[in-house]
Amino acid sequence: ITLQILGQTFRHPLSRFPGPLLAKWTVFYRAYYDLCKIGGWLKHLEVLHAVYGPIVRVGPNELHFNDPRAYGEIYAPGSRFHKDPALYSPFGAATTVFTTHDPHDAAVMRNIFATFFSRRSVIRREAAIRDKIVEFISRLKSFNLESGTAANLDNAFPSMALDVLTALMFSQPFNMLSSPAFDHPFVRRRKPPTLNLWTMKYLPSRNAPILGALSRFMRSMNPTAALIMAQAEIIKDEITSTLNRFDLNDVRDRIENINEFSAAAAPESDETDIPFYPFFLEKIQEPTRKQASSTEKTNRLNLLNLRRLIDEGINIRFAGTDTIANACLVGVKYLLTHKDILARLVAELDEAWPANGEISYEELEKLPYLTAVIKESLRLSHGVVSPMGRVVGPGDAVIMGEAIPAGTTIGISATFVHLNPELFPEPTTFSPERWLKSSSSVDEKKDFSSEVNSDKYLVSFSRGPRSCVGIHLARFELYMLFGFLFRKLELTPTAEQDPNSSLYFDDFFTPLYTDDPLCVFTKERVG
Ligand code: HEM
Repeated sequence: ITLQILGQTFRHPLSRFPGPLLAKWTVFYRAYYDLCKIGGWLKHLEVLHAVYGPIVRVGPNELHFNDPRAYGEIYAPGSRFHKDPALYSPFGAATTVFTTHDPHDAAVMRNIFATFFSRRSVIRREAAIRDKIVEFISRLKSFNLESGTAANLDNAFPSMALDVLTALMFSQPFNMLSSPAFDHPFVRRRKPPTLNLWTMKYLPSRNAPILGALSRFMRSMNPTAALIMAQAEIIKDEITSTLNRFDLNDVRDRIENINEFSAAAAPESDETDIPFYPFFLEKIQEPTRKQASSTEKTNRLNLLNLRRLIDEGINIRFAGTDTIANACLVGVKYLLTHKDILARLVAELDEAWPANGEISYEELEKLPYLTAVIKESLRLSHGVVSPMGRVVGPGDAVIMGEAIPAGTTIGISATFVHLNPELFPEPTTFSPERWLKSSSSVDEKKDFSSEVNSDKYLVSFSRGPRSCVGIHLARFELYMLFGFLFRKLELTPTAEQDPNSSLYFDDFFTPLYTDDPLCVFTKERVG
């Protein structure tokens, strides 16, 4: 659309990109799919790309790409694009590690997370994580043919993931595993409610005086928001009690040795029983004790308010639970319908893991077929399916050879990478073999094929400066879970499974819905 005033021609800088007329004018084009079609934006993006090509103008100031090569450019290492505040505002305080769009704040907080959830730190906490996985397996054993009760894995996996995460974050876990049928409301997988989280994206800010009251009322009507608030209350109590139990001076002494980047091997210390929250508080305050500019001190102290700490907890809770549970559910569903793949996995585990013996995470990581199964589960569960909007800047950028003006929001959903048939032939087929070096299913003549095995296009954890900071914990849990589950137990689904028809995602960040929950009877293979 071109505007002519006094002989001057004004053209919107994105006017050359194709897209539906309404989308060029208003964000409510997208709101219709988010809210009225209940998360239908992801499906609609496929239609838009089929009609308009690889780059579509999906909002007044927003472009969506569907070419996998754009992924590496948008979420590039060292990129200075920042997170789109409109997308992340429903997730609470603007200063948490997940929601902040300020690159400096993000770097400060990610550094703290990266230390606590580093590979080394996670391995040092192996016992705590393993205990939860063992508890999970032992709970599953009671769901057998003799008892006549099947375990609902749709809810069991988030129960396990939430307990692992909260065991590390607080002085005690949420104890979801003690719910008799894994049916605690916090973990129950449910179809998207009519009023979903995206409602908040289109509501006024909580801080606007009059409109804020309307916003709060709308939130109180939202069942998802009510569950989030219930968890926020527990997190608040946990933060307070955890902090009361820990003397930050003592925490400081004990964590001095766990800097991931310290050259010397860390001596044994009792730092592994320090939960995340005291660690986080101690680290956030560090520069206020050391020499730091007064602005930096003030900024750090602003990060300490309770509301913000609670939002931090809520965001980690969702980031570190549903993602893991989705990967487990997708992987296990497919394994139970592909007997040949399951047999190969079980054979590998049996050979590596002697009956009555133990196996470490580092040994499990070296198993090629288990690794391939995990990668394939991550690919088909996608991580985050919503296009994670990034705002171009400072300065213009070039993406896929196209000049994109500063201030434009750009993104590509991981599904457009993971389901690309050139990268992953027969993309909806669960095939761990595609990740094995000798795989014949990778067509060497295709453009991307040589890169497939290098993980470049496995983007479940995203890429670049805002990629997942929980990746080491996630990998640890997935190796342990898949290892323990299939070494220790035999699972028999109560009904025939057809993952392709019963699993579906919609644009709600990390959603996975199933028409029929996966219910299994278990039988012990080895003790
Ligand atoms: C299979 C498991 C997981 C997957 C697939 C996954 C995926 C992702 C993805 C795609 C992002 C980028 C989100 C965005 O840009 O908006 C992300 C960010 C994040 N993840 Fe994970 N995640 C997993 C597990 C975890 C765990 C266990 C934790 C716990 C610590 C965690 C904590 C976070 C945090 C705090 C962020 C925000 C980082 C930032 O914005 O700078 N994730 N994750």
